[in-house]
Amino acid sequence: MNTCIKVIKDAKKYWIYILIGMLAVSISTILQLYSPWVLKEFTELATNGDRDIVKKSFYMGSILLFTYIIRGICSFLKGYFTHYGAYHYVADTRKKLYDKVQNLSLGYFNDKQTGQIVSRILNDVVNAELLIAHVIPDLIVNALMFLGVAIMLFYIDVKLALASLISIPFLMYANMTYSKYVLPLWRENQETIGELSGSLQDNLSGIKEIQIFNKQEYEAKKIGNLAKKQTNVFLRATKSSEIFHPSITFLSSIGSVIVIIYGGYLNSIGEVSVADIVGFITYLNLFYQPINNLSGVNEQINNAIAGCERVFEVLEEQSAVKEINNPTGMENIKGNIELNNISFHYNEDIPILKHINLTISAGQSVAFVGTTGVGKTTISSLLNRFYDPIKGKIYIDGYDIKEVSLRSLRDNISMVLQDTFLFHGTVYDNIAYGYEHASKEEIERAAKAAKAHEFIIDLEQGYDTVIGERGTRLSGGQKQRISIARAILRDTPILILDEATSSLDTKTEQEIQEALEKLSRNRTTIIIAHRLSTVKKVDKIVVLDQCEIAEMGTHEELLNKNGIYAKLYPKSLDKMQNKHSLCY
Ligand SMILES: Nc1ncnc2c1ncn2[C@@H]1O[C@H](COP(=O)(O)OP(=O)(O)OP(=O)(O)O)[C@@H](O)[C@H]1O
Repeated sequence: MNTCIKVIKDAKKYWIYILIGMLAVSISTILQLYSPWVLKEFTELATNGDRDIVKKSFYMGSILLFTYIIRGICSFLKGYFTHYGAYHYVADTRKKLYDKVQNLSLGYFNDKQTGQIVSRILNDVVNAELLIAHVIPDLIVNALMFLGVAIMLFYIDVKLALASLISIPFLMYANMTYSKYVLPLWRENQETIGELSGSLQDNLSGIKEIQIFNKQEYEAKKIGNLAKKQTNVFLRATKSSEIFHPSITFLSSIGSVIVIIYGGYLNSIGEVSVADIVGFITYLNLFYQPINNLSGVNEQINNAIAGCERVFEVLEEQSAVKEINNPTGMENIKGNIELNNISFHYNEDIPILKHINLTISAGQSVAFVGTTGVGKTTISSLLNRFYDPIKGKIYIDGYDIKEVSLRSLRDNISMVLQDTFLFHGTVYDNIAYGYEHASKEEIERAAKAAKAHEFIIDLEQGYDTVIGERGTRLSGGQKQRISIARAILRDTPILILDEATSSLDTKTEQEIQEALEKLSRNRTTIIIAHRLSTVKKVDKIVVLDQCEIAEMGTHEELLNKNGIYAKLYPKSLDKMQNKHSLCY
């Protein structure tokens, strides 16, 4: 029930459309009560041999026609306006969900499949439409019908009306039992659909790996099992429904049987007329209809609630990285960075960084080096507040980064990552991503500085070439050069290069290296690199080991020290893969 109220409150903007729909459905339901009454009156005229039957039946028929016309109009109003409100609400909620998801900290995505999240935004949200455009109007129709018909039954004959109520408690009980038993089954059904969608999304993203490793058979079996699991859950839920519905029909027919037998008796002793019995039986069909429908509505409500709950679960998710109320903006940033006693872990029992203290002056270039998995990229993630440190504080130009808006923090930092993601769009669009107002000249200048211009003009339509989803039409090195051009264009005081030249051949790497050196001259640059030859010229090299800063200094100082760096350096020249380092 809470979920229904939440949806209704949330759809406030569309209440007017929903209300028009509800009003229409109410009028239509009340008018529906007129038809049995006409039948009863007509039977009375016929059985009494009324002389005015022609005039009176014309009058009743005209009113009946009028009610049918109004009911038709109401049906349109109900159908159109409830759907109008519901689908607009669905669109708004999809946007709200997407917006929520894209602002959650990266930690949220660690244990979620993309497909599961997509399924919530695409499928689960549709349940709000089910609730607004179907379940709520159905509830109103059924409640009004039940009440209206009950009044008419008691008006026609109290004894018959009481007799027809005998099966009501049994029907109610059956409905309650049903909803208690079936709700979890429908929830499970929604979950398995999400699971299936998640695996499909995963597999389609990794289709290349599936083919490389010849895992088609294995993956097809996995998807087949999930599909079967969903079918089984669905069938279990359906089986309960199919047992339930005939039982409900049986219980409601018992009421009709009682009325027929008892009505016949009352007629024989002159207590009710034939017209009353005809009217009564016609109304009686309408009377059990809402109770029978209740189970259908129940089923819909269960489905709708299960889906909407999954939507609110995401909407109410608390991001691990939160902005404070009224955060300040960072202005005129020079690029001084201070890591003050930083400790961090992803999982409590595996520490990644412990008590890191480091100061980087504006304009300095600093390289983080160390074995694979030692925590170099993690430091850059902390600077961007993709995660927050467990302990300690990070300052940029004296601003505690937890106290500034995420937008202004990220506006001051550019990143070139190991794994470059390009969006579906032109080369222009992709370079200007993050700096939409750039002119074509600025974009081309950035591309030239990133040594990307030459290959771009060789593309079919140069800068206007559409590069496909994930930039599949470009090589790894080309993608990385576009990513470097993006960073050059943004011109932020802080630049993070995380394995930025890893996909480039040695010659291009040398050329880009020069461009990057030029680029880093006026800004604080943090470089994360395995190939230590690329960090020889930086102002400071920070060697991470066992979760801590093990060594720090220039290339020469560290070589002379003959410590970890001195050991790593020749290995990196040989392009040897480093080993994983854990610290317990
Ligand atoms: N999102 C995450 N959830 C859990 N553990 C993670 C996550 N990201 C990284 N880790 C773990 O944290 C450790 C540090 O990872 P990080 O990416 O910072 O290392 P790195 O030094 O940059 O490695 P590489 O040189 O291979 O890029 C690794 O053991 C890694 O497995």
